[in-house]
Amino acid sequence: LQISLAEIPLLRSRLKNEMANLDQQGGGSRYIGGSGETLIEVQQRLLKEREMKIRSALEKLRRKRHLLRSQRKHKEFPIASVLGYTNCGKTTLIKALTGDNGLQPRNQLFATLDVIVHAGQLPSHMTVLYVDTIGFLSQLPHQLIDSFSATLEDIKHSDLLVHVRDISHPETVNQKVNVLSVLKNMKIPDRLMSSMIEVHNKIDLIDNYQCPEPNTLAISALEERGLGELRKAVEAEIVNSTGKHILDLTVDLSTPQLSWLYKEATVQDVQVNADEGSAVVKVIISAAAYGRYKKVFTGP
Ligand SMILES: Nc1nc2c(ncn2[C@@H]2O[C@H](COP(=O)(O)OP(=O)(O)OP(=O)(O)O)[C@@H](O)[C@H]2O)c(=O)[nH]1
Ligand SMILES: [Mg+2]
Repeated sequence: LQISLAEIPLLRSRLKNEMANLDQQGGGSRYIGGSGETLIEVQQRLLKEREMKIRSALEKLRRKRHLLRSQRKHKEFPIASVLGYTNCGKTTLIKALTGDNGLQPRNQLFATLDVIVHAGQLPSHMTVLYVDTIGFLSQLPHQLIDSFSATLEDIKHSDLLVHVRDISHPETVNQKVNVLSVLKNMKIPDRLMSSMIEVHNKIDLIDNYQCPEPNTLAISALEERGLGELRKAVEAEIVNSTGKHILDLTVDLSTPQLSWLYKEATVQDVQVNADEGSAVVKVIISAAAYGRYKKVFTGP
């Protein structure tokens, strides 16, 4: 499938060339065998069959993503979807952020055509799930654009979008425009569009790269440069979008406060002060849970 997707634009241009050739020959024996189909008709039929195959693969992918969404409901992990053009470095970046060696970045079109989810740690030890997505492609046949968008549908359910750009690519500016226009057509919720993190990848290929745009991060996924800053930015946006807070709470160890926090929030760190019988607890807690905590333990 990977090959066939990448092949389509190629086949198209080949088809065009052959049509031009045939025209030059000026008619004549254009019919093949007894089928009554011209060469071009045969080729167009083959192309169509190929597109059908890709379409069904995209559909399968879409169903899988659906499954992923329903499975996730049971878990509390925030999701960051990583998107961008094919070959821009999405898989490499996720691999670098999560230390997952099972991921295979490849220098070819559509290296990633499956749902891939990997867990990564943020600076405060919060866990985030990075979702790898199918790469954008400029010459995607018109008929496939909808199916392509459909496989991306699920990014609407993430907590954060990370847009990766290959800034060493000659078409990088057009690519960004295309990505934004596809997202716009998909009616991605405003909160996701405005919190989207734009990452300029492959800065190792450019001498002294300076981000020309504000609110963007320059990184090299390959050389693992700029990842600390990126993790911080991801955490800040996730905390923002999920309505969770990272707090240092002082608890009295003679009360059930600490066990309450273990149950209702995510305890990151506990510093016990034995002399005072207290502890400072770093927690990630939703606004609602913190409200309950205050109600239960700090009285009226
Ligand atoms: N020089 C350089 N190359 C990179 C960097 N990041 C990724 N690459 C290379 O770019 C190629 C594509 O990387 P992938 O991570 O597979 O790209 P992708 O965005 O996942 O591509 P698709 O899965 O096809 O959508 C690989 O050869 C990577 O090694 C980088 O920061 N610098
Ligand atoms: Mg990939």
